Amino acid sequence: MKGIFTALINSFDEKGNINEQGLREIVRYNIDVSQVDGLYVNGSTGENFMLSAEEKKKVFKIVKDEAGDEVDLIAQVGALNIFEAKDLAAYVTDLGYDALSAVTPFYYKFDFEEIKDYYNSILEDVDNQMLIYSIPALTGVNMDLKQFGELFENEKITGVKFTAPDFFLLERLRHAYPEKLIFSGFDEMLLPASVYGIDGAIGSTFNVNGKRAKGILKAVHEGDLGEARKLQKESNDLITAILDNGLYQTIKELLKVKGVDAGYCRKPMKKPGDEQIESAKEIGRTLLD
Ligand SMILES: CC(=O)N[C@H](C=O)[C@@H](O)[C@H](O)[C@H](O)CO
Ligand SMILES: CC(=O)C(=O)O
Repeated sequence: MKGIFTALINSFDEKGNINEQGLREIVRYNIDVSQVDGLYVNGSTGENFMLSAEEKKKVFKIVKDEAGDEVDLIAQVGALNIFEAKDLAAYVTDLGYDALSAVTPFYYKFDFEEIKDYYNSILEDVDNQMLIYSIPALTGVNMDLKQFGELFENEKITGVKFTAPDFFLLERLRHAYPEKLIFSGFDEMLLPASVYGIDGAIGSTFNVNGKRAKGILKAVHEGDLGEARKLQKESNDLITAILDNGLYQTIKELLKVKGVDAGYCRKPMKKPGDEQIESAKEIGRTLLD
């Protein structure tokens, strides 16, 4: 498993219900047009933490049904309800997902022993591999090199989705665990992460910018830093504009311009206003290829 994985956006109708046809179109766009290497399903970008367990299953099923075996599929199953996380892990494994991922448990200030027990419990009854989903900015959970090492002692934990602007730790992890998979998580820092020898990247903006992201990885592998910097600069012009205009709403509006029924976000996320939609269209005209 390697390369560019889209953190899949979800599609809801105006009432907030999952829009199955829209979700299928998002999957197709990523596979057919962006030609990404894989999809990361029900992550932050999929608005996972606002879904019921039944809705998460529905999303997992639709995406697998649409994508089949065309690309690698990673299922984010992390949940504070450990029974739910275990049930989802079993469910997606039966569906044929290539890997699990689980966000570090958040909200309560779990200590490291508790975090370790969470991962080992999710994995105890399931025959699948797991990528730890580390995103300290959203969870408040920071782990050091030694703690990652302790988690990696479980052989089913084959890697990490590393969403932190900490290149010191990234380099130490890469050096210490050459056999583990490291996926970087900040799209705007893909180039520097690539230089440290990541296996790939998982990100929200790849829903619309997958091709450039693939180009950055390729250029770095070929040692063409000039090309990599050009593509990262173009990507960051786009990412800056997306972040300024509202991350998920803008990605959805950009997909709509491409003919994909990406729908709306679920409350409490806002519906985009007219001005926001106009700016998204302008971003599409000027910063997307
Ligand atoms: C919090 C969040 O959504 N993180 C994503 C993945 O980890 C990234 O893809 C960012 O959305 C992206 O880099 C924009 O900052
Ligand atoms: C953004 C991201 O990586 C996620 O959807 O979890």
